[in-house]
Amino acid sequence: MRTALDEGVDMVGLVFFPKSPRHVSLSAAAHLADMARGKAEIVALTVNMDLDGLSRIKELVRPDWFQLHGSEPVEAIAAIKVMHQVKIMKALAISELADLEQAHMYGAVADRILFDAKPPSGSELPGGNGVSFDWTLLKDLDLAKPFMLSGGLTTENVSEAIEQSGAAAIDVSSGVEREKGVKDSDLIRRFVAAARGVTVAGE
Ligand SMILES: O=C(O)c1ccccc1NCC(=O)[C@H](O)[C@H](O)COP(=O)(O)O
Repeated sequence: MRTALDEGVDMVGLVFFPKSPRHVSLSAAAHLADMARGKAEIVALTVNMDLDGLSRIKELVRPDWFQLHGSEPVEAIAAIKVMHQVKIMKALAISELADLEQAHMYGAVADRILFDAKPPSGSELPGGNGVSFDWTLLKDLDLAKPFMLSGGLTTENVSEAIEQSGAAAIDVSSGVEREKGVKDSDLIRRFVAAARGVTVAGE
């Protein structure tokens, strides 16, 4: 996290999903959030978490955003917003054009939509799988709000992904890891530079 903050990223994410190698306990998350507060927005990633669970995260971690990565219905998102007064990013899994239809419905209640790739069959993780989708599907999307792109982004493909999708912001996980769940400072620096269209010295 320190490297990402030093690189001036806009948001940092904390995963609350026990099956994930990136899962953090509430106490570790509270510590990391204290490191990030005031430097980047704090995003708490959850998957179909109940209101009590979200309340505990809200109280102890004080995130700026909940990133909802499950099958949370629109009505639940509206309730979470009212109850917790945090911004909501709704992740939607995309593999074909028809998957974009839900974006308008969710866009009416969420503050931001995150388009991610559909998990490969057999994966227990709804996100963080390091797989991408056809970014050109998003090119002509007419959403009222700017959207974010994730799924299999790397230093090598991020500029093409931004160009093809028209995304206003991007999210990465596997592409800056040296092994599943272990972030790598050098990969983070290179990825941030590539996303900004900057060449890192020595390349
Ligand atoms: O990263 C996880 O393990 C995870 C677990 C449960 C829900 C969401 C999760 N990650 C979601 C993300 O925001 C990832 O950054 C996004 O899916 C992109 O991941 P990647 O393809 O690995 O870059």
